[in-house]
Amino acid sequence: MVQATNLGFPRIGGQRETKKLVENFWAGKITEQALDEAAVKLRAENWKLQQAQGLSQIPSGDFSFYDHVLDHSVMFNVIPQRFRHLAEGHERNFAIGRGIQKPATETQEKVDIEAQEMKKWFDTNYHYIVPEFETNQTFHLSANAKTVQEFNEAKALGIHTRPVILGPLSFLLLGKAAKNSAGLDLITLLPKLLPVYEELFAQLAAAGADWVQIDEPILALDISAAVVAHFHTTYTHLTAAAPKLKFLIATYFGRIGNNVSFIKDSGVAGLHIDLVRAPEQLEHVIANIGQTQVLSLGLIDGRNIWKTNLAAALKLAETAVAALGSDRVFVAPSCSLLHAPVTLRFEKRLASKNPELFDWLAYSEEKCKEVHVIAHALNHGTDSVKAELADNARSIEARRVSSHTTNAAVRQRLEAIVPDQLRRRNVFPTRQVKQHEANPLPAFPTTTIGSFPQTKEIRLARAKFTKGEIDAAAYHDFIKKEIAFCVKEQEELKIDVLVHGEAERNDMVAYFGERLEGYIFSENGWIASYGSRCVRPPIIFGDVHRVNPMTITETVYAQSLTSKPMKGMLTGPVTCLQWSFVRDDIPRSVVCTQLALAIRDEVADLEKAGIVHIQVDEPAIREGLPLRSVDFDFYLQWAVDAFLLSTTGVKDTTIIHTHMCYSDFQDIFQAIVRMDADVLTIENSKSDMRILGAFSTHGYNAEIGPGVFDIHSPRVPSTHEMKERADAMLKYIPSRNLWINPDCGLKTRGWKEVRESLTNMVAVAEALRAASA
Ligand SMILES: CN1c2c(nc(N)[nH]c2=O)NC[C@@H]1CNc1ccc(C(=O)N[C@@H](CCC(=O)N[C@@H](CCC(=O)N[C@@H](CCC(=O)O)C(=O)O)C(=O)O)C(=O)O)cc1
Ligand SMILES: N[C@@H](CCS)C(=O)O
Ligand SMILES: [Zn+2]
Repeated sequence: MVQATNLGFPRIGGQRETKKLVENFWAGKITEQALDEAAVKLRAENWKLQQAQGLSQIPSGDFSFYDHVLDHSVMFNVIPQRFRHLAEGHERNFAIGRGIQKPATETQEKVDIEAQEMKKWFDTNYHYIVPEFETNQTFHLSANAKTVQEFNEAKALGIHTRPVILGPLSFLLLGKAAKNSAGLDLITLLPKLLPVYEELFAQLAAAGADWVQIDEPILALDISAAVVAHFHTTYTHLTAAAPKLKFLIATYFGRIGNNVSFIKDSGVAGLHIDLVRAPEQLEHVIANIGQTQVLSLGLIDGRNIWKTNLAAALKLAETAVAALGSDRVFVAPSCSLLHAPVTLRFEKRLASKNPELFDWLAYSEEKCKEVHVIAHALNHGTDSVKAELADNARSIEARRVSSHTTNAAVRQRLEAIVPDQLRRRNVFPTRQVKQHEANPLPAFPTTTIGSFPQTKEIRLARAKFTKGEIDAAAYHDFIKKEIAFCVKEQEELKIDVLVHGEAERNDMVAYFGERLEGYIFSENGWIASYGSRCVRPPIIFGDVHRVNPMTITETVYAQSLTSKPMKGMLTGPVTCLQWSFVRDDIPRSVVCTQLALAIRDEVADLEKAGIVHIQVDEPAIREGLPLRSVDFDFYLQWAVDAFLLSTTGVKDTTIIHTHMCYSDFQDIFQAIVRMDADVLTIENSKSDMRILGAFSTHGYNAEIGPGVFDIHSPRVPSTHEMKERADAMLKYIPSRNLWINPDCGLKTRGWKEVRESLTNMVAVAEALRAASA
């Protein structure tokens, strides 16, 4: 029998219950016990929901309050020294993710600990907490190991689950050496780590588990032959040590390629592959697995919201069944459904106002059903699910022939793009002279990345406006007051290049999506981004174009309030693409070019309105990089072209800023140089300063603001620590090119900490100016 399975279910809850619980716990509004009890209920709902959709292998251990990689580190005692004195429990785990700062009391010394680093999870918009390993790292399994506990929790409900854990090689190699352990070769920790996995497996076997899903996503990356050899020895060893368990090695987000070579005689019972991202790998993988091994087919897109073409998926699955037999085939989503919204049940507005498009969608709950339908068809023939298949075929055809997805004028404009539209009139050194002359700024200019605190009041006002409880005039009036407040604050802080604060934006991508044609937006299509934070990617269903200016009113109003320069703030085409759910019927590069033309028009309008500094954010440009290096150039060519198309139609004296965060820049230096921005603000506060050396080695000669503090943590950085960072930066960056700014936008922070942090930050610039006078 073909099994209907799943790799992971969203943990946020159908109506973001987890997020609300966790934030209430942080605010001291609920106890740890209440948090745990609510989580037990949520997990039970998730398991039952998947069972109701007809899945036979349901994951457990996929729940997390903050991040599953962080949970895994804690379960294996990988807790950096600086957190070890804190009492075990949720508070310590949250401190690892968020940092912690508490003033001294009569009984306790002050606490001030930096968060662990957070990084993008492969090419997704999900962020994980990077494990920090030490040279003399010891591993041990925590009491009540989470994976075992959650397996037992489901068992008590009569649901036999497939526990999910991160595999040892991905765990180590997605981590980093702790500061006190520079030079540590992470793989050397493997012999110490494996006994703890053995212990966990023994506990799972004793609890009655049979299949265990071991996620090894690094198998979709370019890994060395030496690492593949470690996969072989590791799994030969672990399978021999846990004879009662069947291991399913899960890969996703790309092709396994030749890394599959270790599978055949590793003793593992099965392999999961992503057939949405890499359908062409099926034949190669079938030819390279052992004669009894199971193949789990990732047929349903876990990264998008479109209904699956069930007929096409079924055809692929039939090839596998013909080659392997039905007992050796599982059907599954391509990856964990962590990256898809929970359920269409709460999309009432789309269902009633836009039934045509609503009919094209499938969220996690509906995707589980699709898995079931395919498995059922394979097991009992297509007639057994005739109605479901017919219904699906009708939706797929309706979308294919819809007149709403194509716009002739947009297509013509794309055809007419010429190379001159992708370059500035003069090179940066020439522009820099003209820019400094036309718009002089103090040395070490200070700025911020755009957003200021999105307070409860702002979100509430917007929620009221959305529900029709206040009218447009009242809402816009409210936003104007917020902008005025933000401008005044920045003037008081003595910042040099101001921003309007982005109060009117629910999100830096959704806001633009809501103002562009070709997009629809959901009410409840939330997915996890980091910690308790969620995003609601807007949906690109058709050709994208701009009908009206999107940011001019707010920017011009903000500029009217100050004599200091006001920076216009836009989201770049690659980031709009990357953080949207994108149509899958035309190439992503084409959608990106459409977005670029829309942003180009907005840039032109800002310039026309007298705005001199224009920032086009591209924080997701690195995130979009393919997982395999052979695919890099193709992506970077169209992605950078899209950025150039959106930013180069301006005068030499207009200063184009761009911003990137969460980036491993090593792979994209040349692309950043080619983006030809005048000012680049980047995340750097937690990264190694050597990254800046690499910028100059790669010929980066434009102005640059490597963030001097981390905005993801509520802790207030001191002037001293930021000055030390800025001094270190000056070893790599000529002083005329250095800007002083935070790592990223301040929307998640509160005003009190923002004021304190920015006061300290401006003092750094003043100290630098005094020292260089
Ligand atoms: C820069 N980052 C972003 C990423 N992706 C994006 N799409 N956008 C980004 O900005 N990826 C990388 C990083 C990730 N960082 C963040 C930072 C902050 C958030 C965040 O704050 N998310 C919010 C939701 C934001 C939003 O859409 N808000 C809406 C709706 C707000 C809401 O929930 N309203 C309530 C009512 C009001 C209330 O009671 O508070 C409701 O509807 O029930 C809005 O502002 O209108 C979050 O809450 O998680 C995400 C990623
Ligand atoms: N301008 C945006 C960039 C975030 S990456 C902000 O400040 O929030
Ligand atoms: Zn950012």
